[in-house]
Amino acid sequence: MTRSEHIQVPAEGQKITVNADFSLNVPDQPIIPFIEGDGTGLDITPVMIKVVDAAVAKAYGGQRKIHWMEVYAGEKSTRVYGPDVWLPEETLAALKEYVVSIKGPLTTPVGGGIRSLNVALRQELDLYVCLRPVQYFKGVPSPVKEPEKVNMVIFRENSEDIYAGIEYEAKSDKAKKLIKFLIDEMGVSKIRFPESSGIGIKPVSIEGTERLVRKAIQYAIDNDKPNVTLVHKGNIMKYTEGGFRDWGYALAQREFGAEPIDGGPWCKFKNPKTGKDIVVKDAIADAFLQQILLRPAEYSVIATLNLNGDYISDALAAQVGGIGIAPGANMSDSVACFEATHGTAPKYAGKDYVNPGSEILSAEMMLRHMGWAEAADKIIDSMEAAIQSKKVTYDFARLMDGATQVSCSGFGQVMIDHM
Ligand SMILES: NC(=O)C1=CN([C@@H]2O[C@H](COP(=O)(O)OP(=O)(O)OC[C@H]3O[C@@H](n4cnc5c(N)ncnc54)[C@H](OP(=O)(O)O)[C@@H]3O)[C@@H](O)[C@H]2O)C=CC1
Ligand SMILES: O=C(O)CCC(=O)C(=O)O
Ligand SMILES: [Mg+2]
Repeated sequence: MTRSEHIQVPAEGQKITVNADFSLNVPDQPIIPFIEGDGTGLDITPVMIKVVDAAVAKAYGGQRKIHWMEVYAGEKSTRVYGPDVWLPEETLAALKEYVVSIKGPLTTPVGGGIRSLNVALRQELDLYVCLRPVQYFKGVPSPVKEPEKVNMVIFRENSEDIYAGIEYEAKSDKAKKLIKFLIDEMGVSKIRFPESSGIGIKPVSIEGTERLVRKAIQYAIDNDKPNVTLVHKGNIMKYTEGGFRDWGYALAQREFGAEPIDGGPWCKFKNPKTGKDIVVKDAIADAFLQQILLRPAEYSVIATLNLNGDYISDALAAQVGGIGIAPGANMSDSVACFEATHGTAPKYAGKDYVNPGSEILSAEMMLRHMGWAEAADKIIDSMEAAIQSKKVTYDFARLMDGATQVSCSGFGQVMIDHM
């Protein structure tokens, strides 16, 4: 980095770089930026780093090593940079320049206050895919009878929808102006209480939909998945969520050669790598939420809009034992920032209590993305072994017979002991 105000660039280590075809050049000693996160970020991030360092050391015997570089966002940023600096420019610049990074959760107040820093970061870096795999680990207590049938990968559109933040407070001048425009100029007559409505706008584009659905279908091809489901509420929101569905199907036909099944709209094509059928189908979001409980085995790759993806992520995570082990990644074609599905769980902050599993598994995704599969495998194997040993954090312990409850850092140590 050319200049930095508060970021200490490690004395050793090199940057990961990106080739023209978006493949990565990963040095043996990469510098990886991390954001500690608010709330329980304080607890889980140091544990994640310790577990990852142990996995890398075990896998490569000192030949490879990550040099961690702390960058700031959220409450810690306001302490380091000043009271109003929540997401410093140099943090965004570092996440872009160093290509691969990981972050803890960041708090967003409900109602007033700052807008989401998580969303801002995704939008600023155009990390348009939110990738959240949901799979079952043997031995994890689950509220459903057959959690092993859940094996889905969510592709959540991460750059538009109501997360664009175009909304105006009830009775503000801007809300009044927009509502007046809608009534006077657009012939809108169905705003039930125009004098006291807050109002929001939901942009959903062809480009935004296509780039997300393209990634989801390509993932199904590369990972030998049987189907891709477009999840939407297009019966009600015809030109946004309905558009998402129609543009998704059109892309599957135009770019992947999918042919309609029985006159459509479902369609299918042969996976060019395996010769097997990949079915592209759709589901309306409310029905989908009951289908994933009742018939989870029928769904593998999910492509959906931003808000639906947010809801679906937590709901599916619960089916395999909760958001204590729900990892994720925010990705553009070149830059990736990994993060857990859960938030800052403020009531547990600083208590060394919560499950660090989601952030550790996010790091596992990061290692695999870097091509460090041996270290990633060590994390999966030791996570499985730790769960089998029944030495687990409170979230699993409260549902598991014969479990020994351990702390957040204690669980990290159990994983390391099993490497
Ligand atoms: N990407 C991000 O940075 C995200 C940030 N947020 C933000 O986080 C803040 C808090 O949000 P909230 O709605 O409470 O959601 P959280 O995900 O923070 O917490 C909800 C519940 O999930 C469980 N949980 C969360 N983290 C863990 C963990 N590591 N291990 C085990 N269980 C866990 C706890 O359940 P129990 O009570 O049963 O123990 C917790 O009470 C908000 O400001 C929100 O905007 C939210 C989501 C993502
Ligand atoms: O930005 C936030 O505070 C919440 C984000 C969120 O819930 C998510 O990305 O899953
Ligand atoms: Mg969420």
